Amino acid sequence: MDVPYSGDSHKPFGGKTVLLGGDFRQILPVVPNGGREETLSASIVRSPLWSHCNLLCLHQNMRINQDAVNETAIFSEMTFPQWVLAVGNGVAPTVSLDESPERTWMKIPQCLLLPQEGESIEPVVNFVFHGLLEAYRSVSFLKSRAIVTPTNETVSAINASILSCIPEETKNYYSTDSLCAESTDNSDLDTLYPIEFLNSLSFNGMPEHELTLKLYAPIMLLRNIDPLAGMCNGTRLMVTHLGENVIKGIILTGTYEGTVVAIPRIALNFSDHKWPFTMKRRQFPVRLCYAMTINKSQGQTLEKAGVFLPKPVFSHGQLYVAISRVRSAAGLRFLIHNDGSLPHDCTKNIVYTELYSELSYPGNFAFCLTL
Ligand SMILES: Nc1ncnc2c1ncn2[C@@H]1O[C@H](COP(=O)(O)OP(=O)(O)OP(=O)(O)O)[C@@H](O)[C@H]1O
Repeated sequence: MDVPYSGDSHKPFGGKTVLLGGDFRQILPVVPNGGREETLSASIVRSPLWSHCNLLCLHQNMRINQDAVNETAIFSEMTFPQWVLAVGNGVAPTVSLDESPERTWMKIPQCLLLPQEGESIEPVVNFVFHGLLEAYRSVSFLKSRAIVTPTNETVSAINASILSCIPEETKNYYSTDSLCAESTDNSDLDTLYPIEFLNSLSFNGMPEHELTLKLYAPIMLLRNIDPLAGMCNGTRLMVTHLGENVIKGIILTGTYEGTVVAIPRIALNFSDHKWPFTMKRRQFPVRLCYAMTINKSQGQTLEKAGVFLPKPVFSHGQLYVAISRVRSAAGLRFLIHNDGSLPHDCTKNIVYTELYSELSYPGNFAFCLTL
């Protein structure tokens, strides 16, 4: 579009109309180590492009089962779809539980709660994966369910626990880790950070050093490997072959559902402000996904979702994303393990409502950049 004197070259996107889509109730762009202000500043609402946008509001929730719209109220006179929206808009009734002036705690409807059994994760595993031992090889069983939880640490523990119940042979894949040549001007780094130390590191979005898999386990891709073949970051597959140099899996959802694809080991670079180096890890870019983080569940549609909250959510939109993965209240249950004397039917809902005050409508949009 950069044609001199066309009159449009100075405009954003060269004057082309661009259609974008999003939902401000969901998780905002993740700013590493960023607080509320930094996260809000990274939103498109604060971009200079925003003043060029025309908003086209989307009003109908297509995921929700239309029967659920007419179901009886589950809580405070609200039906399930109304409650999901109230949580997303930050207007669901709150309760005061701690010293904080912000009223972020809310009660979860009784009918969505699983009974708490000490520190055990069994109630949520039994709800989501009921009948696992008979159905663990079934694509339709695996594609329609998952446990969602705020942190990667909890995800790993749940995945390891469920995998240990699967009656198939275990296969371990170990990554090859090294320091990137460009980041090792200082020759002491090799001595300071030996391979064993690199092996122990885990960064967001990085496959684990020790990847333990079994046949028929559900896995999620952590990188865009071949988007044209449906192999994108977040694609879920069921393992069908565990070779020495290649893993094969059948794609569980989307346009390429049912296609068998091969996943190679790839070298990925990682850096963090905590460490004075960039690290290279060669590993299969996958992780188990019986459980996934709430952030990773964004975009997934599930028939059954178990929301496990050993600690409350910590960022805008996480609770809304967790509860809006399902088609009806029957597919959603919570297991809450709060600290100390806090009740197990309450959790935090974090919504940066100031973002909504910059919009005329808080919900789903298509942003039409008309110039
Ligand atoms: N036009 C449609 N007709 C019928 N069902 C639809 C339609 N569009 C979407 N759906 C249903 O809604 C589900 C969610 O759709 P989709 O994943 O495209 O939404 P989304 O906006 O990306 O959701 P989210 O951002 O919450 O993940 C789909 O799995 C599908 O079942």
